[in-house]
Amino acid sequence: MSSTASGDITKWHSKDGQFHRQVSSFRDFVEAKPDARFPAEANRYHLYVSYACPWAHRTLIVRKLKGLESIIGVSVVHYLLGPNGWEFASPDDVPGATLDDVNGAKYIRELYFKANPNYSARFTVPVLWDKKQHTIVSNESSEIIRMLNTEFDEFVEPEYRGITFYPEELREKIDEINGWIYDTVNNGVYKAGFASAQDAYETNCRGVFASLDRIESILAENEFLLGSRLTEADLRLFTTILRFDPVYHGHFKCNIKQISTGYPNILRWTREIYQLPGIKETVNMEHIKKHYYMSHTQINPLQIVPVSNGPDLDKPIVKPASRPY
Ligand SMILES: N[C@@H](CCC(=O)N[C@@H](CS)C(=O)NCC(=O)O)C(=O)O
Repeated sequence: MSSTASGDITKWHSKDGQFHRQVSSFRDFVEAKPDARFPAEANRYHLYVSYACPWAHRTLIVRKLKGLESIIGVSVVHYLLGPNGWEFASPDDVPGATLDDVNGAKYIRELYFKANPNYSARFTVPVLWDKKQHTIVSNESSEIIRMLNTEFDEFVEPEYRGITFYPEELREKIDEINGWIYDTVNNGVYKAGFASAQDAYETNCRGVFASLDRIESILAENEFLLGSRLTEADLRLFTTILRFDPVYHGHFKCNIKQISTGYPNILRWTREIYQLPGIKETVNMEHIKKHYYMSHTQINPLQIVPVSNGPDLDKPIVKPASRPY
């Protein structure tokens, strides 16, 4: 078994103590074209996710907001990332988790080997699975959410048709903001938390807060990152911010400030997204906290899980009268 097959996070950093996230391997696209290699169809594709994972969480949110629940099924892994990687579990044993009713797999890794017997990289979620060709379409969340955003419109209820989180006129701006937010926030918290050298940790931790400060000033002027319209950029950032106070502040030592006390505009924005219909059903804070604090035993060997779930996101949103939005 290759070393990459284990959940050993210590194998992820290089000599300088920097964490490097691997590039996803399956990069195909479902398309709304009958002659495509992966044509859009109802009940043909299946999502494998973890409630804990911020990348997988994006796909759950877009599936929900696009009304795709009866068109694309979901299986949810156990919150614990063990030596064999992500594992399925009965909801009786682990509330929120599921068994794999599509492939009958015990571990996510089995799907990767079914798709490619020579696969030798990490076994990550999310996975978009094609039930007809018995293979993985994509294991890259940023691309899966683009497919869900547009390619299944023929099958959704009329009220969801045409809803887009990546509108033509904002694409350039979305791509630009996604770029620095990915590097310094979404992945930045991991680079701080998984750093194995003081310098690497400090640089990345400071980078996270420089970007949070920048986001705070954007959200002081705008309802959402790119103005009055909720876009993919907000959804991608939301899953990281939601985990910030309960997990990244402590577990990943991103502790210069907290969202709840240090970033009022980011907090207001988080509440606004959390309170959109359907979003809170995609949030499982038990899975989130237990995953990080119990899986990364290099960081937290006693696996004690802190009590706080972060700020109360159900609280009414206060939009100051002086704000332009
Ligand atoms: N680029 C991928 C990253 C996915 C990813 O790293 N997922 C993590 C969970 S948060 C994972 O499954 N890790 C398992 C492992 O590396 O063994 C995406 O955005 O889809």
